[in-house]
Amino acid sequence: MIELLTPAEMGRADALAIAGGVPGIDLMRRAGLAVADACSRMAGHSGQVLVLAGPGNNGGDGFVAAKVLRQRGYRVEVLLLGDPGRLSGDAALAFSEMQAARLTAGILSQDTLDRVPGQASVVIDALFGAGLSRPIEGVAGEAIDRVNGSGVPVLAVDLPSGVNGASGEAMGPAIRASRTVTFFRLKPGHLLLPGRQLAGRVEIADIGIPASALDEVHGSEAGKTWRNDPALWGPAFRPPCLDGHKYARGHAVVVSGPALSTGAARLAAGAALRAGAGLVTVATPPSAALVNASHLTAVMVRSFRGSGGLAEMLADRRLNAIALGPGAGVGDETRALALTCLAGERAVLLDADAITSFTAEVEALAGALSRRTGARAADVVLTPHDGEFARLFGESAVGASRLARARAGAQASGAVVVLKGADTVVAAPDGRAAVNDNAPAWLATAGSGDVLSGIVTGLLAQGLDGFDAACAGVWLHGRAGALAGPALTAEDLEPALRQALAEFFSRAG
Ligand SMILES: NC(=O)C1=CN([C@@H]2O[C@H](COP(=O)(O)OP(=O)(O)OC[C@H]3O[C@@H](n4cnc5c(N)ncnc54)[C@H](OP(=O)(O)O)[C@@H]3O)[C@@H](O)[C@H]2O)[C@@H](O)CC1
Ligand SMILES: Nc1ncnc2c1ncn2[C@@H]1O[C@H](COP(=O)(O)OP(=O)(O)O)[C@@H](O)[C@H]1O
Ligand SMILES: [K+]
Repeated sequence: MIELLTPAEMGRADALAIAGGVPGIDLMRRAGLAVADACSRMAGHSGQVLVLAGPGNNGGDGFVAAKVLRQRGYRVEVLLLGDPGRLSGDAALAFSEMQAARLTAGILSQDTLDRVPGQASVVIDALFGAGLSRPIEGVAGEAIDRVNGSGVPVLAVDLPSGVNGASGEAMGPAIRASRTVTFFRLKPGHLLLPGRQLAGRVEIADIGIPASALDEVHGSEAGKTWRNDPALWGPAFRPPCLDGHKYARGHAVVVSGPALSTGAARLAAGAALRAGAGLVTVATPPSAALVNASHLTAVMVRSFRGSGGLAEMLADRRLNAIALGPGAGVGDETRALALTCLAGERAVLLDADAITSFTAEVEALAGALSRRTGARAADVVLTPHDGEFARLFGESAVGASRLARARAGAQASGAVVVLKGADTVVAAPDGRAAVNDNAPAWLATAGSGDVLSGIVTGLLAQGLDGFDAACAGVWLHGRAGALAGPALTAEDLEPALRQALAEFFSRAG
């Protein structure tokens, strides 16, 4: 269940299920039952539950849950935002079923605000879900603030009210839930920040929408969004063959910066080797050759002079993946090196200074990409953090959600874009995208991005395409971070990668 559906796509899946013969009220009853079950687990055998219900179907799920909880013996209070007479469709039906179970609703207003959260031991947030269309204001916003300030555990229905399901952004005040029950599939907003934090622990309930609805909603691969998970890229990443030799696993190159900034390239090179590249060479300017050579063992060192020298080195076609950027220095020289890397037929990863060296000149980069030929023409990966992204693609892209920005960047450049952060997004030029959620905050440490560059380059060397290598690299980097644990430094990631890979291969069989 790694597919992510936007609220609009989820609406289409709902509609397809209904057209296929599942009545909408049945979907709502199952949704509400799943919410009631989750609430029972939170509240224990007894307790008081406050249901805040909105004017749409999210509120409808809340009415079903309220009725079920009442029947289970909980003390339940329902506060409805708006006029019950304006409820329609399935929500109106669920409301009358709740009333038939002798549970009435109060109206959420200034007069009833002091009952929020009142004596409740759990609040069910059924104000707004997929239908949130604008920032929350007025009494609903005040109720949200009161709930958030109370410390009472909150169970959100579908999404924490106020969170945009497509982008994860908070539109005005937003519920801070301890748990969220959503239906059928996650939405991007459950994984993107701040939505991920506001949703708490998320549970996906099966409400009877057939999996076939997914194919109809998405049609082709392009434009799909996934949670970044081994199920997405695992099939493309095989362990070495029994009769394989090191050249079958590729030869990665990492370009080093000058004598005083070589550590980044070595971190990347070590990670590339650990990620499984058969051979790794640090290509170093002569001034830094000695410092690199004195620190490297399994990784080889070769010296080059300028972009002409790098081009000569790269005439060896066995060098099938190259990374440039970590510690490279910003300017014309790095830019020329990047164009040299891109001129060949190998896979290329550009990070850090290589990206910044194209500040506001994404056209120059896109032009170089469009001139690439050969089987690996599409295997170019850019790994900017937010700052580098803004430098390359311009401030105009800054307002959009991270998912939209990564997609726009991939489309503008023609490369796979890894927009790094706590909620890293990987996007391909054809619109495919994956959102990562396994990275611990401990990864926010100097050099951690260099290790990521190395992992991805090592995977590119083994023949994974740009999107798979980027997704797999980001996931393995996150997993290595979790295994290295608190107080990790970038140096700890390479050894931790060993266990991350061991776990992955043992699960992949
Ligand atoms: N479809 C199905 O079969 C199933 C759907 N399910 C459930 O339905 C939910 C989606 O339902 P939904 O589409 O009715 O949207 P919902 O989130 O209730 O909000 C819409 C209402 O809120 C209003 N409104 C919006 N923003 C507002 C604001 N800022 N401030 C004030 N008002 C605002 C908006 O009014 P309008 O924008 O039209 O003015 C409209 O009245 C989904 O999350 C899931 O829980 C499940 O039961 C499974 C089956
Ligand atoms: N709060 C966070 N939680 C999880 N991962 C993070 C967080 N902040 C940063 N990261 C990850 O750490 C890495 C930092 O990379 P980068 O910004 O290039 O740093 P550096 O240049 O120091 O290596 C990226 O992979 C990013 O996704
Ligand atoms: K909600």
